[in-house]
Parts: sequence; C-alpha cells; structure tokens
Amino acid sequence: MDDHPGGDEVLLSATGKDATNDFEDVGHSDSAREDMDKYYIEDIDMSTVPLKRAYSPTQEAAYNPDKTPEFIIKILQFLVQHYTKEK
Ligand code: HEM
Repeated sequence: MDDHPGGDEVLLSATGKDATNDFEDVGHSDSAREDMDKYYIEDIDMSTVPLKRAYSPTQEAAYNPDKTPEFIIKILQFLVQHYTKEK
C-alpha cells in the first residue's frame, strides 16, 4: 500500500469489490501493469464478489406538459368576469 504511487486512499476506496474499472480509469502505465504480476496472489472467486447494484431512479410523477385544463379555466374565468361586469 505504501509503495503505490497513487497513494493508499485510492486503493482503500476500491476494496471489497472488483477494482478493474478503477484501475483502468486511471490509465495506468505498462510498467504498472507489469508490476501487478509481482503482487498477483490468485484469481478471485467471482461468486463471492458483491453484485453491482443497478441504478434505479426514484419514481417521480412525470411532468405533465399538457396545460389544456388550466387554459380552459382561464377562459371560463375571463368570460364569467366579463359578463358579470356588463349585466
Ligand atoms: C495492483 C494494482 C495496482 C498497481 C500495480 C498500481 C500501480 C501504479 C503505478 C506504478 C502508478 C504510477 C503511474 C503509472 O505508472 O501508471 C500508479 C498510479 C496511480 N494509481 Fe495505481 N496501481 C494499482 C491499482 C490501483 C487502483 C485499484 C486504483 C484506483 C482505485 C489506482 C489508482 C491510481 C492513481 C489515482 C494513480 C495516480 C495517477 C496519476 O496521478 O497520474 N491504482 N499506480
């Protein structure tokens, strides 16, 4: 951990899961890839790795762009005001 040029914090943040994407995202050099051979212990039993949880957005009411009811109410209000003034 102390020998990792990227520091120990990033390694700790990638523990308990498959860190392949974390490793690849950094764009490690070829020599870093070669270094991995030095630290290779064994293949991971993938059945013990927590499954990736799919992102599920909270169900929000869909925005209703249909303003027809509001529009009709405005016209009715206008008509009521108009005719009650004249009479
Ligand atoms: C056994 C696995 C790993 C080895 C052997 C390794 C090795 C190295 C080496 C040699 C460097 C120096 C730059 C280079 O040569 O690419 C480096 C940088 C770095 N590594 Fe790793 N690394 C490992 C895993 C990880 C993981 C899992 C992460 C992320 C969680 C990570 C994050 C970083 C970061 C952020 C840097 C600094 C990059 C920069 O500032 O340019 N490394 N690593």
